[in-house]
Amino acid sequence: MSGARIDPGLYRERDLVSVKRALIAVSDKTGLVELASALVDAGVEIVSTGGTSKAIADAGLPVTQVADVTGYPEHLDGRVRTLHPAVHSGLLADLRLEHHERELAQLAIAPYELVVVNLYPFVETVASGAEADEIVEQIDIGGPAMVRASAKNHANVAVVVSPDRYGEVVSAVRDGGTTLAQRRDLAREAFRHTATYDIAVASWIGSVVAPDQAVEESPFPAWVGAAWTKDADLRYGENAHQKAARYSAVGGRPGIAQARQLHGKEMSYNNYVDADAAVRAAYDFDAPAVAIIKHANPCGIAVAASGAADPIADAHRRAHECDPVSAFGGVIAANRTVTREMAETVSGIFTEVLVAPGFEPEAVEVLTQKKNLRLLELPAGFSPPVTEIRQVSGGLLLQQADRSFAPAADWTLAAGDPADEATLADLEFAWRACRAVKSNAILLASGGASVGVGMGQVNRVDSCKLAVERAGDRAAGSVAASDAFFPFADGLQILLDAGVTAVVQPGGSVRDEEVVAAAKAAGVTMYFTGERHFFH
Ligand SMILES: NC(=O)c1ncn([C@@H]2O[C@H](COP(=O)(O)O)[C@@H](O)[C@H]2O)c1NC=O
Repeated sequence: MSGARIDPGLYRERDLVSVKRALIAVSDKTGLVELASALVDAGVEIVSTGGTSKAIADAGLPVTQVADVTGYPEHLDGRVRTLHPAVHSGLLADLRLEHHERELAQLAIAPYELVVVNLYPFVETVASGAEADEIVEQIDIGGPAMVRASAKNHANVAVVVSPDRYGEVVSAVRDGGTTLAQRRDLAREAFRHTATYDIAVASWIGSVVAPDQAVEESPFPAWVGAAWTKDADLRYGENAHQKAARYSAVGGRPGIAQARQLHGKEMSYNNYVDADAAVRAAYDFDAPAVAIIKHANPCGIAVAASGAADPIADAHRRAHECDPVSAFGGVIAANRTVTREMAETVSGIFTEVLVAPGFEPEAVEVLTQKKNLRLLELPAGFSPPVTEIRQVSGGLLLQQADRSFAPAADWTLAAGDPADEATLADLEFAWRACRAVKSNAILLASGGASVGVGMGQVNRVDSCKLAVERAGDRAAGSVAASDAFFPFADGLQILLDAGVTAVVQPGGSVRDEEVVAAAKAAGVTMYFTGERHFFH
């Protein structure tokens, strides 16, 4: 049977609802006694569950046990307490309808005008590492049932799911009752609350208790639920005519969306996109590293030279040297605390955003003098996401983040002599750095720093030309990384002609033989990694 069809003419108008009876059942007892005391002062009768009623009674306030309303003791270890018509009919009766009023009176059930419920701490229990049976006991059943019932019946009942709203509700009760607008507002919050709660439960069941069959072959479940809450409207989106906002994933790992802004103008949509790309690039390295991003692509990326007195300042200086022209107005990410020395260099360069896990106080002092620079501090314990989500029309794509990395020891020498230690280190650096570059990516590096980057071209030849052009004189003697194989020898030839001494690439082209022959003819070392690092 679906919901009944009720003649619209039967509904009587109801705006202000004065509160005579409240049902309170809360796990989080923050502000409970103050709320109960204010309600009692306003002449409201309180009905409540075990622990909640005890807290109210302990404060010397009158309270009716829910068991006295239902005529049943709370039983099955509290699994059944409020799940009873004596409670739910009082929540669901639509008193705009005469026949509901009549039926309720016939059943001698009193209605509630206010319901205050917050749910068992399910998410917190999962996070504590508790055993499955303990977690299952924290799946609240009676609470969501009451919240949903009262939220459905917002024409008559005000439902409160957060202590943040107690003050406002108490004022309404004192002022004669809740308005329909208030009850609608509370109902919206209530349904979001139970929906978010159920997403957490469904995600846990689907990943821990009963993973989908397909999970044996795929790490991705057959159903994905997520909730996001709005943190802020942004001034505009990618362009001034597009509206935009920033959201946080409920229960998600903290990231750039939760970064604390220490200084500067409001972060824009593009600032966030670029800061995310910059952090992704810098955090791909264990060594102190800095990435400078423009339009989601690195125009400089470097690790600190070994033995550098101030490693992060050194990494920044060397990243900046890669392409100082493009670094103008860039977004910089460091994977270490920003030092005063780095701050002093950055303050001499027009920079949109500097994001880092921390800032020395002296660095903040220096950088806050730059009016237009935004300083972002990553949340404590930040680590890059392990799963990436991309919207496509009609759905989304999920993939594991590109975190795997074949070290040089696993590469195959395809041409030339084995590289010496320093060259191999540069090749490893270039190979890692090039996966921060949008495909087709060619990255030339020297001494742990990029010296020329060719990005986002629709053929590899153009990326090679761009990388060589950007590197200028520095191309000669540098090493090169290509995010995917060379389909022909033409792109590689551009690098060889520019004086590149060693190349790393996945290999696997049908014309590998031609490509290898070109490297051999130039006396250049070339390694195959066997893995590709496209980035779109
Ligand atoms: N079983 C029930 O009928 C039931 N009714 C209310 N609860 C929950 O019990 C909690 C309050 O319990 P107490 O007052 O004992 O601290 C609330 O989080 C409420 O959502 C229930 N618990 C779980 O399902």
